[in-house]
Amino acid sequence: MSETATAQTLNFQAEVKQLLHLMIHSLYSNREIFLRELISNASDACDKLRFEALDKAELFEGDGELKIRVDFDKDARTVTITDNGIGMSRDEVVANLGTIAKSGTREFFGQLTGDQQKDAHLIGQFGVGFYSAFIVADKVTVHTRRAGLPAAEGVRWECAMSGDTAGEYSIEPIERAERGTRITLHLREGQDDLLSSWKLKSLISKYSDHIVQPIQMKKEEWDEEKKEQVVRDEYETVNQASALWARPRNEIAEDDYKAFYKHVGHDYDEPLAWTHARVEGRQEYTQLLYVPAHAPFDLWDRNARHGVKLYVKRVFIMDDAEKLMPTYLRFVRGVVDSADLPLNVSREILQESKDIDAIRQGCTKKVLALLESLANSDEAAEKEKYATFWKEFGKVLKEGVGEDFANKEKIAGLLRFASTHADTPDETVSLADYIGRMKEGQDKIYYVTAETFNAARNSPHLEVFRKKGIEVLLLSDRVDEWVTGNLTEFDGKQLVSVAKGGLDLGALEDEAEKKEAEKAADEYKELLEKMKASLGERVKDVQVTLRLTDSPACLVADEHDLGMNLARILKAAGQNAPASRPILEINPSHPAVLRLKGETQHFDDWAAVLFDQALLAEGGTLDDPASFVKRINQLMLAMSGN
Ligand SMILES: Nc1ncnc2c1ncn2[C@@H]1O[C@H](COP(=O)(O)OP(=O)(O)OP(=O)(O)O)[C@@H](O)[C@H]1O
Repeated sequence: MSETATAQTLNFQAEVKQLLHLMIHSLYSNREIFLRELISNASDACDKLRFEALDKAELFEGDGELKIRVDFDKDARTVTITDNGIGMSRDEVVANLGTIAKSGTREFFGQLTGDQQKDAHLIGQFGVGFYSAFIVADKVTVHTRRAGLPAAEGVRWECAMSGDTAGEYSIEPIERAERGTRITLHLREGQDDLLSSWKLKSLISKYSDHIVQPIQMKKEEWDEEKKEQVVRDEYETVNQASALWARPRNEIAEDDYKAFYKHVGHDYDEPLAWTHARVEGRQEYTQLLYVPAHAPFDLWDRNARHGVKLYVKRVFIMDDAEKLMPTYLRFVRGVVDSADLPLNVSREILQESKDIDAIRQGCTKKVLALLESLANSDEAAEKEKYATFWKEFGKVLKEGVGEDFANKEKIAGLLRFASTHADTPDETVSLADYIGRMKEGQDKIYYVTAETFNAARNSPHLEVFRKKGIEVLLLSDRVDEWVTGNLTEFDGKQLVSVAKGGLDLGALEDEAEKKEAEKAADEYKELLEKMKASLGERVKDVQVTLRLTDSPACLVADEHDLGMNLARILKAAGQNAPASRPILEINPSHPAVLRLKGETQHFDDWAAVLFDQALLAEGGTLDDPASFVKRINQLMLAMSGN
């Protein structure tokens, strides 16, 4: 007999056990969500069937009326959710109900703290799903058959908890005439309030009203003779059962939008904001797009699923339609429903489709406009939302500066930075704020990039800017190098790194300073040449600078060379960055530099130490730290006269 023809007991993947345990404990206070999650899965299963049946009508097996039913049995103490959707084969049952295939699973478990409230929030982010059944049930039985397979290929899956733990589940073949899935929850002690039409109906209208398929329950009527409510054999639809996005906006309550988001976004929390519009013209489509309130676990996984579902005339076509949103807006969730695309549109067609390009552009504009409206709002609550958005998704949005040429200026307007104005790591300064605070005579936007916020804030390159009270943006995300590489101008003002050679403060420098610089360059000519010879290959040049006030020296990149921070990032990423040597700039009024003028015996050591400390100060690492330490020690001893 084949392995699949008999009953088997299988072990859960370790993560499933952990998740089950956690879910029961952390989400108990919100136990009602189990129904929303199971109905949501049933609805997805119906959508999948409708789509697969587009070119394989026989999958309907003569029953094209997709629906979800919720029943309860007071005597058996069970609640049952049944759908006639796509169903699952044996292998699918094992893969879907015995493991967690999601990306980011390991990170998720690593972040758990044991604090129930925090963990509940995390589970919400991770996705609650099928396993939430165990919040209210101590035994769950699933009967399912995949559409198109013979009745003999039905599957029965069952898992019972002993105490709070479940280690294994059983799976066996069954004869099942109906396609689709039935999930039976054997309720835990104390959950009997769920065995009521009224209770279940109220949960459905609270959480699942927007589900497209009809959700049906048996009718309950007043029996005059018995003087009580009795359940009839006839079913009635208890939800609105219409596509929410297709309804006029003024007929949709805020709570409907939120409930729909939880379904479409697979999120446990509420969305941050949304935009809903019907677009007419060359392309006709409806979009309902949401910005989540927190980043999903797989935000940094570029292959992660994308959140926008594509429908054509209310028929679900596909999840994760990555072509509908640019990568830098991959956090957006929602629905696009096209009136023009053919129903048999495939991923391949989508790749090429001009219509899809137009829809993507339209959706991108809408999302950017939504973000702009939050960012520019006068209302504190909206502004707060934008701050939350930026904290969660700012790094992703930054990718757009280089990715979306057409919307570059718009995206740039949405960026927020830390700066020397507040000198804190909070990213709150927009480029427009910066420009509004520019000094008289200032025509450039200055920034510094470094590996960490502190390295940026304490960078010696900032000294002259601090002295003159000129604001500098402090950039310490890796993606900032990408931003500044692609954004050279905003609102007609050039963006300039303060760590590049040939710093020209233009009108911000006064005549006296310019003269002083020329004089110093003359005076130090000999020293500069001597240092250059001593440092050899390590530097491109040695120059006098007036940008330093406290530090003796700093390193800068030549105007057209790669910035030092970017060079380090590329090196760390294993990329072959073009080798460019830095320029060592020295502060002519610093005592260490003045001392060097008269130095003969230890000149090479002094020069090397100046170079190395300049490298350290801007976040670089030394090639040969041991020699640096040795030199410092020697110089200290020499100074103390030993
Ligand atoms: N009623 C159902 N009919 C068919 N397949 C189902 C059904 N319920 C669950 N599944 C399958 O089991 C998988 C796992 O479900 P689960 O609810 O745990 O996660 P999910 O829906 O993929 O994501 P999320 O955790 O965000 O809800 C689903 O992706 C689906 O393939």
